[in-house]
Amino acid sequence: MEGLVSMRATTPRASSRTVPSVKYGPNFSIGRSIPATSMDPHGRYNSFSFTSIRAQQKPQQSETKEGITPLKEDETNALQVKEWEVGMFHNEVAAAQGIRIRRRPPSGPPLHYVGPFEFRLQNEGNTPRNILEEIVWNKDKEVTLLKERRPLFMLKKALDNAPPTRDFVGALKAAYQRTGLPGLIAEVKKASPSRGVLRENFDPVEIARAYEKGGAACLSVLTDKKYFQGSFENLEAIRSAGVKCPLLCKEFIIDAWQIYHARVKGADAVLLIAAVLPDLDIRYMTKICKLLGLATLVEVHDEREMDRVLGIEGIELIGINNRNLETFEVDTSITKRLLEGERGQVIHQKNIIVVGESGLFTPDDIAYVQEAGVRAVLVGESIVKQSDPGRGIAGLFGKDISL
Ligand SMILES: O=P(O)(O)OC[C@@H](O)[C@@H](O)c1c[nH]c2ccccc12
Repeated sequence: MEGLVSMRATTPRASSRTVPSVKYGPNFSIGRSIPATSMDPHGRYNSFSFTSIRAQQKPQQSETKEGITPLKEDETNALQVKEWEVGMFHNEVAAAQGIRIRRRPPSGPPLHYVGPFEFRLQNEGNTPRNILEEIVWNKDKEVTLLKERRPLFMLKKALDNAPPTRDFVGALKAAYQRTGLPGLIAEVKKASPSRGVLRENFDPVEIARAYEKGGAACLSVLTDKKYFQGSFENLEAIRSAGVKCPLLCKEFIIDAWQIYHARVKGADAVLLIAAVLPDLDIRYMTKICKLLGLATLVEVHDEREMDRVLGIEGIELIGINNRNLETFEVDTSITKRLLEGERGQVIHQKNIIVVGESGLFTPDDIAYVQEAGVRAVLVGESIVKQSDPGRGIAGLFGKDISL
């Protein structure tokens, strides 16, 4: 058993010197030949972070008015080699940045042998430690299957016919200017792991229309099925029902493929969660979003995550989630804490819009986070539970904000 375990542990390192024979295409795209993201079968970064490094090292060259200019093939290869020589493991990189959420062990729990029998042991390494980790591991499986069914090249083809995106950040700014209150991102949310089912009689399009009528600047649509009873069908239905508010695709993004998918399904913005994604991923994914015309809402929950995100160029929107996604604890004073002092100044200088997220129920809650410095809020439960969610918005703000 000893021998087996140590063999498993050393195999990936031994192969980390091997340069893959995979050819990457010359444009700024991902996952032509290997899956776009995060890990090879040994849990090591593959094309994903390689491309991140490429994006990071050549910003002056890669960004133009039109978008991202292709790198030459030989540069591509040189950087590819470099990354594979570094041979970092996702979980190691993440842990070095204080990220506690680990990625799913590559092929399910490791095998153990007892005599002639083979079985899988539940242990720290192969059991999710909290709900967020469980969601992420599940998402990993889900995305692997979806990608097989609809590989990136197909999504890219579908993009040729996609209508242009709507200006998510612009809509929030305009709402703030119009009302003097934080712009509202109203969430179309049927259920959550912490609160259970929020609304039995759930018609996503009807709710979206009511939100729009009630003065929401943007909408957030949960697309995770298993834990939030959401769906991409909901996103598509709202988009094609003529709702004008820009749409945030509320997903657990761990793979750049999901960003293309969200765009094809009608999203105008996506969520990136700093508790899940290392800096390189956030950098890289933000670039992809820019390329696709999507806004990025980068979500943080503590000082360390905020500082990491403030160190990344080009971030326009930061969400402060008052809910800890590992424990479900909600505390609105987190928004205040993270905006105090120097951090608040940096945010101001960079003209970043901060979104106060979760646990907001009353006009006092809105005033409290506005006072703390947010210019937008993301609200689900308190408004989706109302029989008329549009009227729920007036209740939340203490006045009609639709005029
Ligand atoms: O229903 P609430 O407490 O108003 O929260 C909305 C939104 O902030 C919450 O749904 C949320 C914030 N960040 C997330 C990340 C994943 C899933 C859900 C979320």
